[in-house]
Amino acid sequence: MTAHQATEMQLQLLESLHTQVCKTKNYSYTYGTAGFRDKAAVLDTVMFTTGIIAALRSMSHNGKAVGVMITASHNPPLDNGVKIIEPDGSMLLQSWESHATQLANIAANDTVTQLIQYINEIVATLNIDSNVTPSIVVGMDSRESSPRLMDCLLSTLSPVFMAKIVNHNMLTTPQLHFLTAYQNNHEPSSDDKTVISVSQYDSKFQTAFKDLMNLYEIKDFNDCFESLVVDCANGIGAPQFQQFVKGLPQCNSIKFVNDDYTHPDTLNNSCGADFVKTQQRLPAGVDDSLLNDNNLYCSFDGDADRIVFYYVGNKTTKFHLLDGDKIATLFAKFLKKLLIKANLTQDDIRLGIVQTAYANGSSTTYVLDTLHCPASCTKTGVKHLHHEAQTAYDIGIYFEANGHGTILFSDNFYSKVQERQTIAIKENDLSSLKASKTLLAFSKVINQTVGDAIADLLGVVATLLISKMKPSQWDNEYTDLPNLLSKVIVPDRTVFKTTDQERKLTSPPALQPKMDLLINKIEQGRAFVRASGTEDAVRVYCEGKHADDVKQLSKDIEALIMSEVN
Ligand SMILES: CC(=O)N[C@H]1[C@@H](OP(=O)(O)O)O[C@H](CO)[C@@H](O)[C@@H]1O
Ligand SMILES: [Mg+2]
Repeated sequence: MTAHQATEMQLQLLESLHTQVCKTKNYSYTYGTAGFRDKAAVLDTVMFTTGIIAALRSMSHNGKAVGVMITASHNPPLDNGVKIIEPDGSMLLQSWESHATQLANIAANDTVTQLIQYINEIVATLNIDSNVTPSIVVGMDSRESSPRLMDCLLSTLSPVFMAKIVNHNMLTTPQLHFLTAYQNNHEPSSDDKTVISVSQYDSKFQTAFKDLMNLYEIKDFNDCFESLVVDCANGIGAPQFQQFVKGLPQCNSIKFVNDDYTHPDTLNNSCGADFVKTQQRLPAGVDDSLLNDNNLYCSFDGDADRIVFYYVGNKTTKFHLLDGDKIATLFAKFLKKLLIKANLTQDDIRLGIVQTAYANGSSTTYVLDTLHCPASCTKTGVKHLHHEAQTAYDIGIYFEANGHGTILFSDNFYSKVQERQTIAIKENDLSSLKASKTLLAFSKVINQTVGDAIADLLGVVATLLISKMKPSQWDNEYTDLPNLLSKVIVPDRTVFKTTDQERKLTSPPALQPKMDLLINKIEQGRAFVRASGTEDAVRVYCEGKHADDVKQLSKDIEALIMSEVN
């Protein structure tokens, strides 16, 4: 039941809830790269309206379950945020982002009558059937503010919308994406008492990994590395992955660091994927007892939808980062080889990589010139990469350099590989048969709804073990160009506007030509500037052949920005 057909009593209810919940007033919210994100203290109002938007979105899908996750990922402990998940597990349709933003800003700045008016407008314009009962699936990360914000989010759902709610409490963002899709595909019949929980996620991915390991009779990690050390950023990924690996005998040698999610003030503090990627060094907690040239290391971010790997070479002195670009290229090389073995051509199955402008230039060159695969570049934010991977390729491998990504396999992929499998059986072509089986089994290890640290970890470990590849061999496929990513705080970041997938600035107008002069001075120079969608800052990315040039370029561009905006 929406306000459209609401009784006087329900309207009064919405009004009193609005007064009760929405303490943050005279405030402007923006839907950023990955939903709403801000200091947790000001998020009450936007949580209230996000509940309403999620209900309307579910009703517009005829009552299919829509997910809502409360998290601020890699941000500091005092931040929080919220994002909405479509019934198929993907991110909220972009046209709804503006409804979500407008409703939040009306709730923060206008009267409740205007709020109800806007809800009615959405219902009318999108032809939403008010009699549909919405279904909402919710979850949150381990931040201290999350339970309070969950209350704000849920406040209208039962009393005003009579929504069906499944509350998964604490879990990772990708687990919630998966379970939202799962719930819509497994609507239990009336006599089915199955409770949808994280155990469905666990068993699906555990089984997929075990099947793949059995196909190659792999019992442990020994062929490639000694231990896998997992840094969980002191976030929700820790308990979830610790529980998950209990079901996997191959993973006995995994060691955990930064796994104390019960102290949310330590979340992402000197650890986690974002710290390791941006600082290009080991996280806190990897002490001498864990340092070993033969180990492989990885870091999750705060909500476990990102992962980066690394290892230490040269008698533990040198840190080598294996980031999202390295993960994408590892997968591309592995899958391409399998396609060839299965007698499938690039015309049968189009395999491609999707990156953003933050991808290291060397990785793009390697994809194009060594792997001979197509590469696309999109704007920052996985929603853009996901869309391109889905529309341009049959095997769409997308990763942001920071480790957020996954692989999408099209219907054509499944039908062509099945076809090849049947032919291989008929012709008794065992090598081709095994390649087809591997392709199908591997696709099940991947979480195709969204980037997932746990599923990506399984994919990387399986790829290395099957290919008998050590971390250093993986790394040696190509060498990253020296690069620097920095932030500049400016009075108003919205004046920074870009074009060409964010690679060029159009505003402030004088900046790009001045930057080009600096970039052209250095060998293999490349740099771009854009406003962050998750932080109040402008990001500067620079790369070039020599590290010293890159440092200087970065400093010069930062100085240019400061002189331009002040
Ligand atoms: C350079 C960078 O790493 N940007 C990140 C960051 O977005 P910004 O819009 O740059 O703040 O957070 C996003 C959400 O997690 C992630 O998708 C993106 O890659
Ligand atoms: Mg995240």
